[in-house]
Order: sequence, then C-alpha cells, then structure tokens
Amino acid sequence: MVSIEVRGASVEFPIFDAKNRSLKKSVLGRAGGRISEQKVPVVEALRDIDLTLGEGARVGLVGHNGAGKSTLLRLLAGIYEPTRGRASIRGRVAPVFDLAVGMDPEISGYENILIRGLFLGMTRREMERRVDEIADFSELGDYLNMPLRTYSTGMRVRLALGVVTSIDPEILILDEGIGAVDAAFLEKARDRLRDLVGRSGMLVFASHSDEFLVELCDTAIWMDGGVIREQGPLRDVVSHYKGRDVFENLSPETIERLERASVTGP
Ligand SMILES: Nc1ncnc2c1ncn2[C@@H]1O[C@H](COP(=O)(O)OP(=O)(O)OP(=O)(O)O)[C@@H](O)[C@H]1O
Repeated sequence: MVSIEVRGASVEFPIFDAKNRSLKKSVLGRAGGRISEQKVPVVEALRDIDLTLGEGARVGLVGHNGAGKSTLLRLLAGIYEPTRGRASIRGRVAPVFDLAVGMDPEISGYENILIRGLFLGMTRREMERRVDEIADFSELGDYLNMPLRTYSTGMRVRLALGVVTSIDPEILILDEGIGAVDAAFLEKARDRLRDLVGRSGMLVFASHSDEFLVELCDTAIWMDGGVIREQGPLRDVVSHYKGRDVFENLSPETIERLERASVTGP
C-alpha cells in the first residue's frame, strides 16, 4: 500500500547571496512565499503543511505562481526534506518534473529510452521489454538510431512522453510541464496518460490546465503563500481558486464520475 503523511512540515530556503535593497521590494510582491529578514534572508516556501494521502488518491495542485506547488511536489517525492516537521512516504516515487530530465543528447533515441526509464525507477529488463512499443508510439522511425541532439524539440517530447507513460509507478508526481506538449500529439498521448494514472497507486499533479485536472484528478489542493488554503473535491477547490465554476461545460457523465470519486475518496 502506498501512503504519504506530512505533519507540520515547513520548507525554507536560506538565501546567502541576497542583496538587501532588492529584497525590500520583493517583500512587497504578491507572488511567492514569505521572505523573512534575518541575518541570512529565508524564503519560507511551505509552512506547517499537514496532509495525508492514501492508495488511489488523484490530487490536483493549484495556486498562483510561487504559491509552493513545486516545492510541495518535491517534498512529497522525498527530494526535499522538511526543515521543520516530518514527511513519510511509503511507495516507489516516479517524479516527472521535466520531461527532458535524464536524457543525454549524445546517445541515440533507443539508448535514451533505457536511461530515462532507469531514472524513473524501472529496471533495465522492464525497459527492454517496452522499447518497441515506445518506439512505435513515438513515430520516430530511423531517428531512434540517431543521437538525441539531432532531434527537434517536439521529437524529444514524443520520445520522453512515450517513456514516461510506459512506466508502472507506485506514486506518480507530475509537474505541469507535461501540459506544454503540442496539442495534436497530446491528443494521441491522452489515453496513455490516463492509463498511466490508472495503474499508479497515487497521483499528485500540479497544473494550471482545467482540462488536464478534470481528466486526471478527482480531488484538489489549493496552495496559497506556502500554506494549504483549501483541500477537497476537485470541482469545489478549483472553482473557488478560479472564481468561477470551471466544470459548468462538462458532460453529465464526467460530472457524475467526479462526484462519485470525491464521495468515495482516495
Ligand atoms: N531553490 C529555491 N531557492 C530559493 N527560493 C525558492 C527555491 N525554490 C522555490 N523557492 C521559493 O519558494 C516559493 C514557492 O516556489 P514554488 O516553485 O514552490 O512555487 P510554485 O507554486 O510551483 O510556482 P509556479 O506556479 O510559478 O511554478 C517561491 O517564493 C520561490 O521563490
């Protein structure tokens, strides 16, 4: 069983090279975490977070720029340790913050499929079994024998998305980068992405896209200034955050699915 439990967790970044004059201005800014002025200025990216997530959780993370979404994802992935409080994570985490991370420009597409898979916690043998299927999905043909540096940006994304959607994660931590993929290819990747989430034990997904949140999540967390402002059913939380009913144009089937999921809970 996978689970994440966070109690009273804060994450702070001391800024050793901050200039005081420019800092005064940023204290007044609306975006971003609180900056406290001590000997060394400290950015409080997360403050006193309490969160329990269990098997089957499908959580969307929303909030303004600098609200703490990426920091929270990194805390949940075990990449950051809390500076106060604690975070315990049970389950193998596949963190997908940047599709291109772990790709090497000098080796071929085929080799990159293997490397990227290992990076996401798969074994070499598991990836060898998936290579052909990923190659088909990417439609890159002979290019897969060429070094990655010869690929266009879109070609790299095809490859990376093919690998990312082929894995079997226990805990899937997704940052919104995935939403930046070109629309036509994304349409093709949509089913794979849904299947990926379906076989993941848990999903936490930071996104600004209503469409993606509806597609993949059933509950949400609204981050604001480093704290959890609201947590609950996706429709309520995202609508409060955006100030309008973001699901008013959805089909009755989708609304029913979301309501069922939020009642049953993770
Ligand atoms: N490595 C770091 N060093 C210093 N400050 C950081 C660091 N990472 C994040 N922060 C600060 O922590 C706060 C929260 O940042 P975070 O990246 O978590 O926000 P976010 O909600 O993901 O924003 P966005 O939607 O813009 O990506 C911000 O004030 C940011 O400046």
